Amino acid sequence: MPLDRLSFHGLRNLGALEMAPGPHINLITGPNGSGKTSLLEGIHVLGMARSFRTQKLKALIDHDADEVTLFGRLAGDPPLPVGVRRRRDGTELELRVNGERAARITQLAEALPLQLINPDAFRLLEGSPAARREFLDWGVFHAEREFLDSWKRVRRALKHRNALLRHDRIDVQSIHVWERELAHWSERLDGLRASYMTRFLPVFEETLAALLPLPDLTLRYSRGWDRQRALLEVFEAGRDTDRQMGFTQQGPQRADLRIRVGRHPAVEVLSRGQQKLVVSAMKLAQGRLLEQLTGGTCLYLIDDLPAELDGDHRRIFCQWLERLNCQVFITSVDRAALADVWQPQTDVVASKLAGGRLHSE
Ligand SMILES: Nc1ncnc2c1ncn2[C@@H]1O[C@H](COP(=O)(O)OP(=O)(O)OP(=O)(O)O)[C@@H](O)[C@H]1O
Repeated sequence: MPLDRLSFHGLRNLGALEMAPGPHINLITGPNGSGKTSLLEGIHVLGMARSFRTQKLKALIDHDADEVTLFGRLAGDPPLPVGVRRRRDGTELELRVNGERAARITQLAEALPLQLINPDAFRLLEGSPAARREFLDWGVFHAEREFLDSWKRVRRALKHRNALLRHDRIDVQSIHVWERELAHWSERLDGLRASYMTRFLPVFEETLAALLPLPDLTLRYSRGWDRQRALLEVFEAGRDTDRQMGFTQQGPQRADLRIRVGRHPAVEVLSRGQQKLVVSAMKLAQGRLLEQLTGGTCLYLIDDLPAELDGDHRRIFCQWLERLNCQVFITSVDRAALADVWQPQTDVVASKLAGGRLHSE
């Protein structure tokens, strides 16, 4: 469901911002520092309860305000309101879904699945496996009802095993109990991830071929432990070395996506622009798959679309965004950077940010 209303108060330099976004492409332009990224950041917080550029939500609060309140309404019958509030003097984040206090961030995520593509997108290839696991788990979370429970059980069992490893003497009976629990739920989690990847790969390959043909690029799921062995055996055999390290070295907490061009890691051979297109293809493929599997749609936040892309790739990328049945927020300093290469076939709601206010264009 698209957002049909946004109301932000106390968000960085945006003051009081009201917006009635269109259901499809929303283009926001404005000079440097006008607040374009802040606007996307506000939407991101509504769906994920966290920013994409800072760990501390306090940094989002306007220096002259005591709190930031973000409100969005998802169109539907009935519409679904979602909200987030962070006070300067409080530590607790207040989340609201459908008028009620929400206890879990996943309630927001379920209501508002979103993907971000920004100039830092290449970090998905370059950064730590944690970023790629998060990417993978986003897809599995939205596709498989069972995912969240399995994931929480893995986290809990892992925490207990790691705590026992740090004792002076290993309590063999207790650690065995947690290893069995951990092995059971890890195999479940791995099964869900692997089956998601089987469905994801063809959609990704098709999307990538349209954005940037790279026939030698391969994307492979790595589960996080030696495939030849049952995980319980891996834990039992690895107790001594895990103890020396102080944590469990193998398991689904080490899963990764291996992205290569021929025999080389993609990040070592692709240009920044090519990396951005590969990551975009991954994120667009996840949105397309979400729609195929659940009928739901994903909202896209595209910050500084022209950055790193030449004219042809800007056009192809925009045409793909247009073809998706999704709500998209695109920011760009300059409208000409897109207008020169892309003549939209659908309605685009264009707004300009100036002096902390949005004006229709
Ligand atoms: N907590 C805050 N309170 C008030 N203003 C802030 C706060 N944090 C940042 N700012 C200001 O808000 C602006 C944030 O701009 P933002 O990054 O959203 O702009 P942008 O339009 O995306 O810029 P660019 O085109 O350069 O990426 C900056 O001018 C910054 O000085």
